Amino acid sequence: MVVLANPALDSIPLVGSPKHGARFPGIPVVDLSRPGAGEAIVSACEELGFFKLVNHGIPVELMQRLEAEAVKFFSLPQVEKDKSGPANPFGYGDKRIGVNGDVGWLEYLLFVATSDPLSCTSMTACSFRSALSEYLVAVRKMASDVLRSMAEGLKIEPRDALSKLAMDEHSDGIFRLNHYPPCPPLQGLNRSLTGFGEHTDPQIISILRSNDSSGLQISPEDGSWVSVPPDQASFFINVGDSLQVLTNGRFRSVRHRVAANGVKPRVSMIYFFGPPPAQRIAPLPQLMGEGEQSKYKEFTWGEYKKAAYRSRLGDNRLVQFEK
Ligand SMILES: C=C1C[C@]23C[C@@]1(O)CC[C@H]2[C@@]12CC[C@H](O)[C@@](C)(C(=O)O1)[C@H]2[C@@H]3C(=O)O
Ligand SMILES: O=C(O)CCC(=O)C(=O)O
Ligand SMILES: [Fe+2]
Repeated sequence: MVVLANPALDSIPLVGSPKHGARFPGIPVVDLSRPGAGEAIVSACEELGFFKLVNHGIPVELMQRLEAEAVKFFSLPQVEKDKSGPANPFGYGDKRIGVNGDVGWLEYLLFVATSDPLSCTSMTACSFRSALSEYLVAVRKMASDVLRSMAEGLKIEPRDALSKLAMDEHSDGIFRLNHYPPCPPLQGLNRSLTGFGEHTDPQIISILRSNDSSGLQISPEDGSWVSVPPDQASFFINVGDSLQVLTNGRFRSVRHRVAANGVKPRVSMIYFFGPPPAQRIAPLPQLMGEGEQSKYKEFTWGEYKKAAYRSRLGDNRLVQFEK
């Protein structure tokens, strides 16, 4: 815990400037419209667990429309926003992340991505509803293309082996809108407030879009951090814990975090693609070499999620499921 001049910031940890070795070659960029996309996705997921997706077919206007609706919501008076909270886990949250004591310099809306996403909030605006539902439909279709392309790159059949886990009618999709206000200056400290503390995402993949404000950092290897230059027309995709297990550790579930920005507000929207609760999460047999053993104990997504929601944000959640 850090003691700062402003008591409101008292319990929010600080992050140092990212440092990484000279060897870091940059964030991989995958062009979804090109024939080699599958191989490029596979090598990015093996090396980093993270890549930027371009030529994805989703118009930037659709992203900007939802961003504008989110900004409208986050600009409401605090009493209005509080009517949609506290996040439990769904709804409006302010600085508290999850229920186990994590905090960050952000406010957010978290909801179920299927059925009626806004039912856990007090929001009635038609413009929000329609921007959100169009965005979710478009990202779902794109995620399905990415997962099919990934299966192609992995040379596994059937080609929907991965996409069907994320696209089933019972799949556990979550959507999150994060707003990081510009953070107050930290009196000569060469550090920033933590926007969202370091963690891995528990699901299969997460698809993130942000405005042109920096802050997202990923960890290419233990202890090193690199900044991800923002790009509001592209998506950033990360491998989650479940995909690491489905590939028996071949893909990396990437650790990432957000440092609060001192100048510009950051608005991000993330679709987390989880499988159905009863789905067994185990390495795909098509990916196992002869005599290869699973590195993980047997579990279902429901069991993993329950354990994840009892953990702190920065915990290594997979370690208790390793053999
Ligand atoms: C501290 C927590 C917040 C989180 C649930 C958890 O107990 C541990 C995992 C966290 C995380 C990280 C990725 C996503 O943002 C998220 C929605 C998820 O599925 O797992 C959050 C959870 C949350 O904010 O409720
Ligand atoms: O807001 C961001 O850019 C990333 C947030 C994140 O990693 C998360 O919500 O899980
Ligand atoms: Fe995350």
